[in-house]
Amino acid sequence: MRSDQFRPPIILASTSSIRRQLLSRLNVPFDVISPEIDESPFERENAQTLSCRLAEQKAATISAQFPHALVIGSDQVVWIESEPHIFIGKPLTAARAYEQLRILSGKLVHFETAVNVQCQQLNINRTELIRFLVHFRNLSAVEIQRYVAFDQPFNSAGSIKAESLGISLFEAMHGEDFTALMGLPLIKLSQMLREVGWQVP
Ligand SMILES: Nc1nc2c(ncn2[C@@H]2O[C@H](COP(=O)(O)OP(=O)(O)OP(=O)(O)O)[C@@H](O)[C@H]2O)c(=O)[nH]1
Repeated sequence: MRSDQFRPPIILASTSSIRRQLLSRLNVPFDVISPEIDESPFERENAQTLSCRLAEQKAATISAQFPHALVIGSDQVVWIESEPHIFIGKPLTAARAYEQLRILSGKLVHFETAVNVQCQQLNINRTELIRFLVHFRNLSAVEIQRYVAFDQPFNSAGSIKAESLGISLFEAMHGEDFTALMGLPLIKLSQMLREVGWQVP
């Protein structure tokens, strides 16, 4: 669609303040509406399928109410290389953040981040999955305590704020888009928005 044609209003279907901050970096106008969905995995569902399904479901929930809008949904599923069917969510408390990081210490951890863009009126529905890998250092109990107290990563899957002090917990990281690790893959999302006629930048 040419960029001078009708461009649907954008809605971010999310409760995440980080996703809102990340989308703001693309300099496009958008509203935010929280999708209330059940994020429980299906029986034997793998991380990649779960992440894509939830991203689509979040966007679809809002798109059903606003069929003319371009709705963005995203989801991140975190899992440890050696235990692919155990998903690490948001800790929500200091105690659980401490417990999560004790488990992640020394491990190879996958961050699967899916983003869905859909607009019913324009018959658009696209999902992309961006993978990111973090090798955590062997963390001492004192380091974990100091980190949790400083960053308070209670609403971050895997109990890290990679853009903040969380980076000091890493041995190495591998991925094409650091913003995917934070929860919204902006390189791919920019491309998806351009393909539906938004000028980014
Ligand atoms: N600040 C920060 N947040 C992170 C990082 N990694 C993951 N997150 C956040 O962890 C959350 C992952 O949980 P999800 O279930 O995908 O999303 P949510 O927070 O429930 O928000 P919804 O979009 O409403 O589902 C997201 O809000 C991510 O932005 C990070 O490195 N830094």
